[in-house]
Amino acid sequence: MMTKEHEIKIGILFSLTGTTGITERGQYQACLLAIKQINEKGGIDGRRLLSVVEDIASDPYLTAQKAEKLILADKVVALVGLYTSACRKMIISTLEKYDTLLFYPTQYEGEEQHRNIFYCCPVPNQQLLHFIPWIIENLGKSFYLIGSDYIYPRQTNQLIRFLVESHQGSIVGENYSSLGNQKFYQYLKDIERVNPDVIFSTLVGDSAVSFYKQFHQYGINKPIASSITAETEISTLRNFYTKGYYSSFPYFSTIQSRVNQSFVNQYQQTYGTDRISSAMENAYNSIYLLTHALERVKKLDTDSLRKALSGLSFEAPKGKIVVDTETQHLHLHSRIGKVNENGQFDILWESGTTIAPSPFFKKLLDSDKDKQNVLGTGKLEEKLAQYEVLLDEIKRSVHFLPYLSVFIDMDGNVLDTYNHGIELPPITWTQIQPGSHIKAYSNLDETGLKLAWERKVLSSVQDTMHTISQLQTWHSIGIPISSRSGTFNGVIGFFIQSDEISTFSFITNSLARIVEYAVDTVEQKHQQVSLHTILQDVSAMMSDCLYVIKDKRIVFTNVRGQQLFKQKKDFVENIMEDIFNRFPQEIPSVLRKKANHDLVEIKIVTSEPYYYVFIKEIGSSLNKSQPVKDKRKIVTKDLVGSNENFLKAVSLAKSAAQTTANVLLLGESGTGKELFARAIHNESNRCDKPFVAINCAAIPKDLINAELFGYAEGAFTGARRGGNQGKFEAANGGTLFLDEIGDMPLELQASLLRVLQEKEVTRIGGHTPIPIDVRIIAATNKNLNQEIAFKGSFRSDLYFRLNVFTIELVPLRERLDDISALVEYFIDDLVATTGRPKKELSREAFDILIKHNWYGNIRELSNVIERAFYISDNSAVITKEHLPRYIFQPLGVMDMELDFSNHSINNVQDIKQQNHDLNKKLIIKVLLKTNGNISKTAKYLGISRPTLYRKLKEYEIEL
Ligand SMILES: Nc1ncnc2c1ncn2[C@@H]1O[C@H](COP(=O)(O)OP(=O)(O)OP(=O)(O)O)[C@@H](O)[C@H]1O
Repeated sequence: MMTKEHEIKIGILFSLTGTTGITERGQYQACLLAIKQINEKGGIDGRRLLSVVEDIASDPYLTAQKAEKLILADKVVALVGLYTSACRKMIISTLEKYDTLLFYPTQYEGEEQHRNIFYCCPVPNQQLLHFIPWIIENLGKSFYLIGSDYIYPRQTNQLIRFLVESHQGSIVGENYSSLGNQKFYQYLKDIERVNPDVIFSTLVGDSAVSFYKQFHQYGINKPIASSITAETEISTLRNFYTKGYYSSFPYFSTIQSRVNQSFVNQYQQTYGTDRISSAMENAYNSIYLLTHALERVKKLDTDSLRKALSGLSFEAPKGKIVVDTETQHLHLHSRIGKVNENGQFDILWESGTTIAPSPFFKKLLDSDKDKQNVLGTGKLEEKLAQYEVLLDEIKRSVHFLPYLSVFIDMDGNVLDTYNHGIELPPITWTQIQPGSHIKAYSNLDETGLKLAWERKVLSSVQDTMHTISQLQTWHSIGIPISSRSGTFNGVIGFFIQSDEISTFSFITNSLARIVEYAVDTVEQKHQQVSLHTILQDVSAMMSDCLYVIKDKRIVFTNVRGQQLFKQKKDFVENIMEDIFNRFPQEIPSVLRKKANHDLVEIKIVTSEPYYYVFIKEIGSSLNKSQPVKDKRKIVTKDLVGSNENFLKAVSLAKSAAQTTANVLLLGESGTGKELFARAIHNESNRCDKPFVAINCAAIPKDLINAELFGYAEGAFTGARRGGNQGKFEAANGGTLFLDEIGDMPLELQASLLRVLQEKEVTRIGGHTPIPIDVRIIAATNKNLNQEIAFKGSFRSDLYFRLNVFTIELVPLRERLDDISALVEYFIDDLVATTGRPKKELSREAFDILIKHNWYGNIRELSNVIERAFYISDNSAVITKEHLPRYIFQPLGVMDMELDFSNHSINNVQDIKQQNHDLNKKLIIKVLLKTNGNISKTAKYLGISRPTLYRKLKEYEIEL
C-alpha cells in the first residue's frame, strides 16, 4: 500500500461548474490524464502524484479560499489551474503568503510577471503579432471587436486596436457583454449597422457558444476570428454554426506530430473525444513541467522548483516548449487555423520557430518607434550612466586586447562601441552608432553579438561562417551580461580579426570569463554600497549616536552621530581619543562623561576588529528631539516603526513608489493610509507634481461626481462662472488619493473606471474631454472582496484596476512593539512645534499603553500623547495620571453599564455582538461627554470624522 510519503500532492483548481466551466472542465481532464500517465510510468522516483481537486465555480472569491485550503490543509506541492485573470489575480497574495507556485494554463492578456506563477500559456504577442496582419491581408481591414466584459478581452482589444491601426486597418465597433450573457440581438444589430469586414471575438464560455449560434441565425455573412475560441467551444455547436471561423493558438489538435498524435489518442481513449483545445494542452503541459522540475531537483520546496523550471524545455504535443529564464512564460510556436466541417482546425499558417514571450508586449510596441533608431542624447546618457560602472570594469579588463567591441543593453540599444586604438578596417558595421538599435543593422544578423542578444546565451560565429563577406575575415563573439541571479542586462560583442588568433574557442572562453569576472566585481561593489545604505537606514532609527571604529579609525557613523559631531566636534573627538588611548586592552564597556553640563553615557561593544561606540545623553540638551518632518513632505523612511509586518508594508510602498502602478492601501481607520499614500507620492517621480486627497465617504453622494470630475459653466444652477476643475484635473501629472474608496457609489465607480481606462475626464455638463495623467492611490478599511462577492457593492473590474499594488497596513494592536518609537516620535513632534522641553514616558504609563486595545489606532495614540504632553505641564515625565482614564480603567468603572455576566458567549457571533455593543456604548458615552461635538468625539476616540459618521450610521446612533 502507498503511504503518504509516497505521494506528491498537486492542487488542481478549475471551474467545474460556473459560466466558464465549459472550457475549464477540459483543462481539468487534461491535467488528470497527465497525472495518470506519469503514475503509470512509475511516478517521480517511485512517488505517485496525487491530484487534490477543487471546483471554483468561476468565482474569484471562492478561488482564494480554495487555494488557501489546498496549500494549508492539503499541503499540495503546487497549484495548477485557473482560467480568468480575475481568479489568478485574486490568489496572488495567497501565493506570496505561502510562497507557493501556480502553473497557469490559460492564454491571458499579459502585463504580468510574478515570481510565484509559471505562465504555461501564450501571451498576446505569440497569438496576435502574426494573426492580425494575416487577417488584414486575407479577410479585410475593418474590424468589429466583441468580447466578454473582463480583463482579458478588454486588454487584448487594446493590443488588437494597436496592431490593426499600425497595419492600416480600422476598428469600426467595439462592444462588451457581461460574463455569461447569452442574448446578443442588440450586438448583432450593431454589427449589421457598421458592416465590418471581420468580427473579432474574445467572448468566452457559454457566451461564445450563444453568440456563434445567434450570429449564424441572424444571417450575417462575415468571417469571425478569435484568439480564444477553440475546439472545446466549437465542439458544443453544430458545425454549420462555426465552419470557416479562424483562430490563432500555439496548439490545434490537428497538429501532425508523433507526440501530439499519441496525446490525442490517449485523450480519446480516456475521455471519448479528440476535441482538445490549446488551453487543455497547456494544462496537460503544466503537469509535465512541474513533473520535469521535480525530477530535476528531487526536492519539493518552491525555491528549488523555481530554479529547476528556469530554462527547462521539453517536447510537448505542440512542439518544443522552453521556459523563459526571465519572465517565467514559455517560448511557443504560433499557428493560425480555420474550422473545417468536422469542427476541427485546418492549420493555415505556422511560425517555423518558437516565438519568445513578451508579456509586456504593449509597452514594447509603444516604444518600438524609439527603438528603430535613436535613443535621444539625454536618454543615451541616462542609460550609459546606468551601466557606467559595469562598462568601465569591462573596458578595464579587456583594454589590452586588440579587438573591436560593441555593448548593447537588454533592449538592444547600442550604448557604446570602442576599438582600443587599433586600425579600423573599412567594414560596414563599424558605422554602428551609439544610441541606435541593433535591429537597425541587418548586416549583423548572423553575428555572435546579435545571436547572443536574441538567445541570451554565449554565441560565437567563426570567420567564414558569417553571411556577409566583409565579416568573413573576422570572428564575432557575443557574451550575455547576466547577474548572478540570472537577470539579463545586455550583451558585449567582440569582433576579432581571424588571423590574430589561432585558438578560437580558447579566446571565446577567456573573454566570457573576463566579462563574468567584471560583472561579479560590479555586483560586489553594488552589494557593499547597498549594505552601507541598509546600515545607514537601520541605524538612523536608533536614538543613540553610533560610531563604528576599526584600526583606531571611525569607519561608520549614523545620522545622530553625524549631527552630534557637527554640534560638538571637540567633545566627540575627546571621547574617541580617550578610547583610542586605552586600545585595545583597557577598552571599558561603559563610560560616563560630562559635556559642559550634560552627562553622557558611553557604551562600547567589542566585536573584533570592530568597536561599536554608542553615546547617549542622560537629561541633556544633546538628546533634544529630532526635527520632525512636515507630513506633506514625508517619504517612506520617515514612517515610524520597526515591526516586521509594518516594515514589509513600508518596503512594498518603496517598491510602489518606483512604479506608476495604481496602489490600493488596506487598513483600519488611523493606521496611516494617508501617510503611506503621501510617502509613495513624495518618493515617486511625480513628487514635484500635486498630491490631491479626497475622502469619498465624507462628501455627499451627489456631489462626488462634481468634486472628482469638475463641472462646466452652467452645468447646474449655481455652478460657478467658468466652471470648476475637479480633483482629477487638480491632480494632473501627480497623484490622486481616493480615501474610503469602498464607500464610493456604484454609478460613480463606473465613471471612475472609464476615466482610468480612457485617461481623460469630461467635466459635468461639458463636452470636451481633458487628457489626464494621474496615478491613483486608493484606500479603504473595507474588505473589498466581500463587497464584490456578497454585496455587489464594489465593481470587480475597478478593484482589479486599482489593486495592482496592494499594501495592507497593520493595526496598532498587532504592532505593539512600535508603541515606544511612535510615542517618542509624537513627543518629538510636540517638542518641535511647541518649543517645550522633551519629556519621557514612565514605565507604568508605557505598560498601560501596551495593554490598551487601540480602537482608533495610531491617531488615537497620537491624541493620547498630545493630551498627556499638555496635561503633564512642567513635569519631564509623562505618568499614568496624565493618561485619559478610559485607557487604563475598565469600562464598567466609567459607568458604561457593560455587564458581561448577563451575556453568555457561545460563539464568534456572540463575541462580535458584544464588541458591537461595547463600541456603540463607548461612542455614546464620549458623545455625551462632549455634548455631541463630532470633532471632539472623533478626536477623543482617535478616529477621523468621516469614520465617526460611518460608525454612527452603522450603530444607528442618531444625534
Ligand atoms: N508610521 C507612522 N509613523 C508616524 N505617524 C503615523 C504613522 N502612521 C500613522 N501615523 C499618524 O497617525 C495618524 C493617522 O494617520 P492617517 O491619517 O494616515 O491614517 P488613515 O489610515 O488614513 O486614517 P483614516 O482611515 O481614518 O483616514 C496621523 O496623525 C499620522 O501622522
